[in-house]
Amino acid sequence: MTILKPIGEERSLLWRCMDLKLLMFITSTVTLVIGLVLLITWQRNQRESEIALYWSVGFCITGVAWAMVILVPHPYSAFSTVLVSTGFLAAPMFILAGVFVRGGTAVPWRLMMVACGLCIFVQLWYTLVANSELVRVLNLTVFNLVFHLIAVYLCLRSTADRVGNIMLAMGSLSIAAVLVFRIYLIAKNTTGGLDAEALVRDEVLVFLFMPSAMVVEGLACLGAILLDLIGRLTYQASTDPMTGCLNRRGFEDAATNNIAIAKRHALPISAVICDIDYFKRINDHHGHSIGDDVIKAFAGVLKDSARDADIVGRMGGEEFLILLLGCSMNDGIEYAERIRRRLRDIHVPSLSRSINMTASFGVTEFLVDDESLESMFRRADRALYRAKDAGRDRVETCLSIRGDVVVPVV
Ligand SMILES: Nc1nc2c(ncn2[C@@H]2O[C@H](COP(=O)(O)OP(=O)(O)OP(=O)(O)O)[C@@H](O)[C@H]2O)c(=O)[nH]1
Repeated sequence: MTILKPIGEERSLLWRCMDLKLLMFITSTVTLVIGLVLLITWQRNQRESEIALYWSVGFCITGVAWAMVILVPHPYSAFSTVLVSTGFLAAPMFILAGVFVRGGTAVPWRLMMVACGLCIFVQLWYTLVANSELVRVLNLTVFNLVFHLIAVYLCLRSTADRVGNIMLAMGSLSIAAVLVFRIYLIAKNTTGGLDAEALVRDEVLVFLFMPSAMVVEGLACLGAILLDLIGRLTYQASTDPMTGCLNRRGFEDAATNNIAIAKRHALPISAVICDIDYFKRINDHHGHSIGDDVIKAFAGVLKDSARDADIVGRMGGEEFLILLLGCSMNDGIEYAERIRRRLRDIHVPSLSRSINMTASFGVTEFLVDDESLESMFRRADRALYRAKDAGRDRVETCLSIRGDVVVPVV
């Protein structure tokens, strides 16, 4: 195989090429800047974004590796081969790790380390024993390519956060394209005898594309982190941290959307408001922390009993509101009764004894006369007061506050 032949004299020609060093310097600087920007993103984000740290480490180490290629004397010693190779394997490995973490999968570190170890072994072999610079470069390029292609595959396979994943896939793909181009050039210039002049000329091409590919990949990483951040902030702004239910604001937004859908498709929609009975006593007897556990257990029952299309919101304290899409008032009553019965089986542990709870429910349905959510929620509230007045642990309904004849939407 011609590709296994050592380059010998031509190797020094490659390293005397100033253009190549200048391009490597640009790549090194671009990569380091991206790494530092990612590091700042991680720091600013109260160190929450583990992914930003992975990518930052990846880019910073690659930047240093490019700098080492310029600074380390050639031909490489065993030590510099390990240093440079580790540097060039770190970026794809950390980028891949970030993609794994982002997709919610554990990083197969052991497997990745074994792959890197294998690559470095081949690197050493071809540097010191076989004396083939070309195969060394080819080996590193192929390993890099494999890591990037796995990253592309993982991003495209993931169904969550399509935009962020497509951006990441494009980033990894741009580097993969440069690496494939490099393999093609090496193959072209070595089959049928080594053409060292052409090899040097073509390497310049590779290093011309590399900084742009690094920028695309860096921007993709930053974009994905930004999307994650926006997603997390939106989630925090609309979610009650204690129960994981929607908070008042999140509930109102979701409810407005659901009402619009129900109106468009002429679907019935019912609202259930519920409140734990004598909750103040639980707080007074067992303390606020146990009170919190009771609220969490109550919210758990509400969420488990709802379908995906339903929305469950905590309106404050121990009061919750549930909007049931496609459900008439009878369905709403059934849902409330189901929860009321399930609460009997819930026991919240406390220091003295386990706590049981009951709750009261008010149910209503969205009516043709309802101009806004407000009027429906007022009726549900009225029904809840009736349930409380009638002795609690019961479900009451209200279709009209004034006792008029009312027409449900469907
Ligand atoms: N532990 C805990 N208590 C809360 C929280 N939010 C509000 N509370 C308390 O919940 C209690 C609500 O009491 P009330 O509104 O009088 O209701 P209640 O005792 O359940 O009486 P009824 O609803 O009439 O059966 C108050 O003591 C609030 O301080 C919370 O997040 N955690």
